[in-house]
Amino acid sequence: MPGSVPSPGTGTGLSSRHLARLPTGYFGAPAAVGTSAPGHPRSLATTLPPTHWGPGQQRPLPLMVQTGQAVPRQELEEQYTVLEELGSGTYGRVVLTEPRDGGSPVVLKLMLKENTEWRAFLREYCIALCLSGHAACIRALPVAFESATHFAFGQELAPAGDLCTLLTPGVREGLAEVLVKRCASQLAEALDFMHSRALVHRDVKLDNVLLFDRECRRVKLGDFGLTRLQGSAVRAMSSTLPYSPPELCLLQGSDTLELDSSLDVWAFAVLLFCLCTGCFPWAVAASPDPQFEDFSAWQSGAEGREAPPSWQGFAYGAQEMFRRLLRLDPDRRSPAIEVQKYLSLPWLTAQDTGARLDGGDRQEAAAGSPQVPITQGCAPASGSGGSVRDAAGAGEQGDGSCSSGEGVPTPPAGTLALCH
Ligand SMILES: Nc1ncnc2c1ncn2[C@@H]1O[C@H](COP(=O)(O)OP(=O)(O)OP(=O)(O)O)[C@@H](O)[C@H]1O
Repeated sequence: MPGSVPSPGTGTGLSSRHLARLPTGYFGAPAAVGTSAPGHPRSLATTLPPTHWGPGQQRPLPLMVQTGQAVPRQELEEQYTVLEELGSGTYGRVVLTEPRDGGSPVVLKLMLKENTEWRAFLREYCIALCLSGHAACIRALPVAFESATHFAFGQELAPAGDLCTLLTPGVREGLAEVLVKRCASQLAEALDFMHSRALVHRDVKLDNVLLFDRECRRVKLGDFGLTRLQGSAVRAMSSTLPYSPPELCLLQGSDTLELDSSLDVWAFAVLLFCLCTGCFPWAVAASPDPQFEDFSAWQSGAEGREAPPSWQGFAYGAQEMFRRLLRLDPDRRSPAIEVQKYLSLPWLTAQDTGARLDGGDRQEAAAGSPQVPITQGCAPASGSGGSVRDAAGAGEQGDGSCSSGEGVPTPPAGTLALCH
């Protein structure tokens, strides 16, 4: 296959032997890697000086060095026909392609070199390869290359798009409970897998959950571009604002936070709320956002206190689940996998479920709801909810795997930059 990372025996290849050298408990079980055409492609080791890693950068992990040496230089159009653009994001595009020399279609994540450092590309690719062993993590393929303008790596195709495509922008209506629970169960497993290997995804959101069918029987977590080791120092990012926990929203300027899996748990709960209601629970988890202030008062208040309006459509068990996942104190937040305990309980009240079936009434009832509707591109409607502060600063530092300010563009100040 064109651009395949070469297999063992070529002297330059990424192999399961290389992957197996990773300490277990770091990235987890080695991913299975396929074979490729003999003699192809040429090794970057012969073309890249050691300075390719950039001045002052920390020593890369052995897996990244070995993988980097096996990434060939080639042009997209020479090897692939682009069939369709599947999505685009901060760093580039995701396209469905067909290898010109035959073979099955391949999804390529193309990352613009002007926005992406070599090291950031390799880190995302290596993490994706290592997580590929889990059924609920999108599978990376042993296909990667560098062109004049892009870095690229291959992924399996998620034929039904992402979770955003199941929600209608501006319509305050969520998915049927059974679909939400299917997503919840599979995503909880994916997060549990990552967290047990000390990895924090950091970008859990509707756009990053990929679908293999529109009934959500098979969904997978994707986009490991922001994934870092637990304990890394990270700054707030405005691009993840609606999903960011209060401890991250509170950071000022160049303040950093020690990365913990509880950050993903908060984002996961926000995502589940979105799926259930078609709305974000708040625009930002900080004062003076009124929905967040109501929620905080409920969280901090006595047991049995009435839920704020946005939370009243949930049955008691689901309210309890959300309160445990959305503890204001990150140390008291439940692990993601705890969601599984609530799957057998009803999540939505009978009234809410009924409205979901007959559609229109719920729209009217919800019109006066204080929730923050989702707009095109799965962002919260700007201007809804409380004032939105730009949690500027997208770098990270001291995490043992990256250096500050590395290849992470900052969205424009003051925006909720979730739209693609
Ligand atoms: N394997 C895939 N199969 C089908 N569609 C995909 C696949 N991977 C990504 N996409 C689509 O492309 C979009 C962007 O992908 P991805 O999140 O990996 O890019 P990104 O540049 O990192 O985005 P972001 O800026 O949101 O972090 C996804 O939201 C999804 O719609």
